[in-house]
Amino acid sequence: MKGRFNASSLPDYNSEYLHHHFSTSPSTSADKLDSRNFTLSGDSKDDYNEKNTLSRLQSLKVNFNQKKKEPFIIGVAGGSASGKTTVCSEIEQSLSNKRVCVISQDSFYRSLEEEEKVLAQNQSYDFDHPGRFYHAFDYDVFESTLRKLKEGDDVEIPVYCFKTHSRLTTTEKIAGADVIIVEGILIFFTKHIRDLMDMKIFVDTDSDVRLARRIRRDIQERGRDLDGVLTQYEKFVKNSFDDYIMPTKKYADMIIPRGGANKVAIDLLVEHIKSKLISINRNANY
Ligand SMILES: Nc1ncnc2c1ncn2[C@@H]1O[C@H](COP(=O)(O)OP(=O)(O)O)[C@@H](O)[C@H]1O
Ligand SMILES: Nc1ccn([C@@H]2O[C@H](COP(=O)(O)O)[C@@H](O)[C@H]2O)c(=O)n1
Repeated sequence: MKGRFNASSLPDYNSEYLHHHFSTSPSTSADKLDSRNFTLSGDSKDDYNEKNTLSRLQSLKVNFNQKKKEPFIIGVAGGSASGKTTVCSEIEQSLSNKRVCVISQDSFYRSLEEEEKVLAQNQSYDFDHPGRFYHAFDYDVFESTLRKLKEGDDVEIPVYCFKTHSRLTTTEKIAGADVIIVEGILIFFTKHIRDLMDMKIFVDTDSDVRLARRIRRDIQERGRDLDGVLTQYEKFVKNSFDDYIMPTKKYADMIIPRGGANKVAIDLLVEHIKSKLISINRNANY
């Protein structure tokens, strides 16, 4: 039987498997190839020589060794203005490694249509509901981006503007990270998104503190006024926290009370992440 023998036609064996099964005994190599109905491209079963086989297997082994490493994905959830972004940048700085990047679920808010923008300006658009009925978030792009990152692929992250409720035309490229930190209010809500994460953290900050921080931030940075922030909070933000965000706390592996101010919790968390990275052999620069 003739066929093409390449890495993609093999099951996902690692290089140790190839080394163990193919590099010690040429006769074993032939048996293994034969038993899985593989022959080398262009060679008949009778005339392929063992030397040639071994050298091809050797290069196959190199290809397997170069297979892209899956990054370690850490999810950071919590209410709006709980300190998720602050916690993420603390972790990022503590790992002091260029190959750590942070992405926010906020980047995956959809650009609103003109009539939806009018609703948003009147605090009548719900940005906090997880359901697809409101489809404030572009869940499909969010999920496919996480899946690509998980596979070690490069991605383009949208850049979102809270003042205009729309995406900018520019995107931000993320390439080759060892650790990806994903933060957002609803990142633990959907099981198949949650399951992409290797570690889940919930930032648990008192609701008064969150509201005070949100008022200050939204006025200073997101182009809002006091009355608008309070109305939106009362109509949507508080309900969503109680009904959809707080219930996802149970999925967290670790809870950080008070957010970025909690240096003890962040130090413990960073030590834990470092030991995890060492145990899964991503210790190169730690
Ligand atoms: N420990 C803190 N003390 C004072 N202000 C804080 C603290 N942590 C965060 N903030 C401020 O609160 C706002 C929300 O924090 P952020 O980390 O962006 O929260 P989130 O990402 O959960 O919305 C920001 O303006 C930030 O500067
Ligand atoms: N155009 C938008 C989009 C979102 N929001 C609010 O942002 C909050 C989530 O962001 P955090 O950084 O605070 O986690 C969410 O509660 C939305 O209400 C908005 O106001 N306008």
